[in-house]
Amino acid sequence: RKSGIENIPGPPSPSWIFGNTLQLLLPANYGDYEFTWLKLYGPIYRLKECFGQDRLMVSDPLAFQYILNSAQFVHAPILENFGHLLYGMKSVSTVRGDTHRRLHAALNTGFTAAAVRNYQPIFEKMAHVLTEQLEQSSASSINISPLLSTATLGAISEAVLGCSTEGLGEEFVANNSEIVMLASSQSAAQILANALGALLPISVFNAAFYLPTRAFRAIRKARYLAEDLGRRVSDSTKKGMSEEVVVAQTSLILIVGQETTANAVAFGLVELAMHSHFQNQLRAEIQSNLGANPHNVPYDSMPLLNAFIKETLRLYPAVALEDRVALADAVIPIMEGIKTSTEEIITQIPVRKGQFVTMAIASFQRLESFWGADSHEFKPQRWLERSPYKGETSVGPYANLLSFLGGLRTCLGWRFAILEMQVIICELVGKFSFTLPKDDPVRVRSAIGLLPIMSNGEKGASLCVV
Ligand code: HEM
Repeated sequence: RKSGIENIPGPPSPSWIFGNTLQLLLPANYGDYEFTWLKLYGPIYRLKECFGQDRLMVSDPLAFQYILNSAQFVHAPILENFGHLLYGMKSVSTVRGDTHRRLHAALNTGFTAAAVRNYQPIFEKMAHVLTEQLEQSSASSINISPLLSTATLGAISEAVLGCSTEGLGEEFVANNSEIVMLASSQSAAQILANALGALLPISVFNAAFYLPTRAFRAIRKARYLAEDLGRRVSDSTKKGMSEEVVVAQTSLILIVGQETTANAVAFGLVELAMHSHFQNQLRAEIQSNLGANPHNVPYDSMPLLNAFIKETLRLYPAVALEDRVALADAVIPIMEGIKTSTEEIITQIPVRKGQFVTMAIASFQRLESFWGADSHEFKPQRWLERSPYKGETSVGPYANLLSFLGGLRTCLGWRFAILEMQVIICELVGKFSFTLPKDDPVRVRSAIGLLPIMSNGEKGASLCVV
């Protein structure tokens, strides 16, 4: 039967095998095509997946609200299959329905505002280590990303597992770097493999866990080592959860809490390097607050710092494209009517069971109608007077951004990540100034998340630090 969305306008597909996926996922710079389609077709359009399948691209806030709060839309198969391999079948990210709701609520007790405030000394310690590393480096430019990844891994390890990075063990740290590196690549072959993987039944996909390839070897090792770490979590950290449940969350939290925050800080520092006037203003705000309250920095009351963090998360959401699939026929509400290719105006989108829907988070956060005509520019000042978001539908847990998603699967660590970013930025921008090296511009790639990419094609952000 037809997909139900075949009359929704969208760009032509250049190939049956790849559809529009290479344009979406493998452009020179992330968004080259996607943001042009957004301008041409608006917040709802249709793309072709690999092998001629239709994909509904959505960046409409009403549609987001509906999808994010409906149990009928679940992680797309490839996301779910990788989730099973990486985190096991019992992690909060892989379970569904009531089991998910209960587990999400239980874990949330470790991530309330009060709980997260207790982690502040851990973040400050990690930030001091970063300063020492930068002070020791005499190179003219330095790739900041590996240092940030080590710092954010250390923060989660201490805060959530109660052990230092050394306590994780050399083998874990080395394997973790390997996974980060493997997850940062993107190619036509991988896009095709993912499309084929999505067609496989879960049992066949799970069998891939035992394949003797470099990637699956690293995944196996990560699971095995994380299980060992999870068994060592103290009773006070377990908060009444069984060892089995704690073990299942360990690999998830170590993976999702590390690179997301490290990449956000790296993108932010690159923007500061390109906006020296704002960087100087931010430094002045940080230094005056640190000078007045060195032991009790009022992170939440620093306007430029928080405007900077919001603007960075707006332009660089870790998960730029979140794929979902409909478990049953559904009707998705939208803000404004769209004209179909048969000249009909529709004000809601009927989708069939099995329909792929992509929540285009980066696109939503650049919609001119909500964020202004300058929505593609880095302008932290837009947050200073009042919220720049002009929508009537609120979304997301923070600043009407969807960077931490929203609804049933809202990121559990969002307060953790914000405080961690506040502490790291205050420490680094208070002590150093950042510029871009002339020959190493940073590009943006969409792989497992949005990543900064150096001119040699590797993940990272080169900065001159003085
Ligand atoms: C800037 C940093 C971060 C960003 C942008 C971010 C973003 C996200 C997003 C988009 C999701 C939804 C993923 C999905 O369902 O497909 C998510 C889920 C999650 N995040 Fe974060 N995250 C960040 C940091 C953290 C940290 C530091 C932690 C933990 C210490 C964390 C823990 C989690 C967990 C446990 C989930 C699964 C929630 C569920 O499925 O119920 N995140 N995050």
